[in-house]
Amino acid sequence: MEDSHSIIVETMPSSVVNPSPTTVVEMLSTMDNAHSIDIDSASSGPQDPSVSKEVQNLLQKINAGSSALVKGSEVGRKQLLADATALCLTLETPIETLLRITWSQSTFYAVLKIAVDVNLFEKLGENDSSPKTIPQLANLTGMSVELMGRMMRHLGAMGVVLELEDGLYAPSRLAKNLTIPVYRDTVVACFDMQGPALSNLPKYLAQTGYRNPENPVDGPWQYGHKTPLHFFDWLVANPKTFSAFNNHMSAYSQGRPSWMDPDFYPTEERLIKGFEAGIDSVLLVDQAGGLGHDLEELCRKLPHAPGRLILQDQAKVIETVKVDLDPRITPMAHDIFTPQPIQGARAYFMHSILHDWPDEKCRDILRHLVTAMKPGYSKLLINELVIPNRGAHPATTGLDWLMMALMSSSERTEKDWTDLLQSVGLTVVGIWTHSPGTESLIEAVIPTILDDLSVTSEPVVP
Ligand SMILES: C[S@@+](CC[C@H](N)C(=O)[O-])C[C@H]1O[C@@H](n2cnc3c(N)ncnc32)[C@H](O)[C@@H]1O
Repeated sequence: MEDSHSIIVETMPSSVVNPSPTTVVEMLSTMDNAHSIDIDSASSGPQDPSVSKEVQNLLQKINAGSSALVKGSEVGRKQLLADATALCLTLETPIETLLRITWSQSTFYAVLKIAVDVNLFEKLGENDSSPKTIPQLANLTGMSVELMGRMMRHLGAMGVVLELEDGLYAPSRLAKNLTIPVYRDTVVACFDMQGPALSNLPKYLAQTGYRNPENPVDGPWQYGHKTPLHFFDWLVANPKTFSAFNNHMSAYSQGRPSWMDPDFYPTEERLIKGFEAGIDSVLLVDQAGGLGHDLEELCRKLPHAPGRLILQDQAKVIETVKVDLDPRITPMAHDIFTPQPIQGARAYFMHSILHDWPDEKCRDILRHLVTAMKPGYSKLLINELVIPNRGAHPATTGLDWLMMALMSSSERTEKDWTDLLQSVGLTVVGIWTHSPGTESLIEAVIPTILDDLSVTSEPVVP
């Protein structure tokens, strides 16, 4: 382990590494913080007996858990990933962790966005992904050779491209996926939306006395982006980012367990059974359903499901819905803050909608649905994250902070959900959760004496 002084000197500019006698005095007087930390102990690594024991424990857990992959268990895979991440953190020294966050990852995000902007991954994939040199890639993308070299070295260091011998590069699995529009647009949309909002968030919170942001039209988003517009109105005014955002929303669920999977929410028993068939009967209204990917999935996974399916969203989104949607799906422009035109459907579904809005706005949205719901028949299905009080997944807590930065809203705990729904006269019948870090399915109804409210909120874990 390096000693504390060598660590400090390594991070100093060269003028300070060989200081004159006066600068040494000045330097020491400004180094109070560094001296007050016992860097030797703070930097302890795997050689430290307690750390080494932790590493051994984690390695054992990883070994034991690896059979989960063979069995194809999603919960097991998630646990393996959590243990492997914990192993990396345990192996890293504090400064390695900090440099990873502040140097490697912060720049990686920008470099990834630049790579997507110049279509690097499409170019890497040309000619059956045959390995390519830096000058070739520079030529294909219009970048200078020097800049391309710096970009490929960082992407190689971060594992996004494969560095072969003789200065040749090939795409990794992620690089190949980054040629798929919904994945590449995840980088585009998130970078453009998050950048100004997140980088100004510390300043915003300091200036507002560290209050929880709750105003969606005067919050961190408006402060960071220097705009009076709500996040969604800003998107409508910025069509390129809006289109990328819609693609990002389609990508968001890729490869994740879905509420309509057989081992998640019992659709047959709780949604389809009891459906009242009629000429125009609606099985499910997907309110603010984006481009309709959830309903298309439902058509694929539940081909025998009866009734009509209604896809609603803002007019601007509905205009861009593809024409060859499944014929059972009817697209319809609808503003969630106005009365719901479809009355008495079997279910009203919302995926990642209520987390966009603070409680007061959610109550406005929910009241319109309660008015449309038929007591004893209609169900409200909410597909959202439910944050556990302890052991929350970092994707969940990270999204909670993003919701704050973008919309002054939040992810919710089980109690938050129950309280919110109760406040508009709805009762939570059950909460189904598949695996950590993924969205749950919350079922709520207008309570009647005939309802079976006996379903518990025990997670259904395969
Ligand atoms: C986070 S996205 C979720 C989309 C979709 N449910 C999904 O899970 O992919 C939020 C959606 O709310 C829609 N939206 C925002 N404000 C709306 C409004 N006032 N009325 C209807 N839809 C709205 C947006 O256009 C966007 O499609």
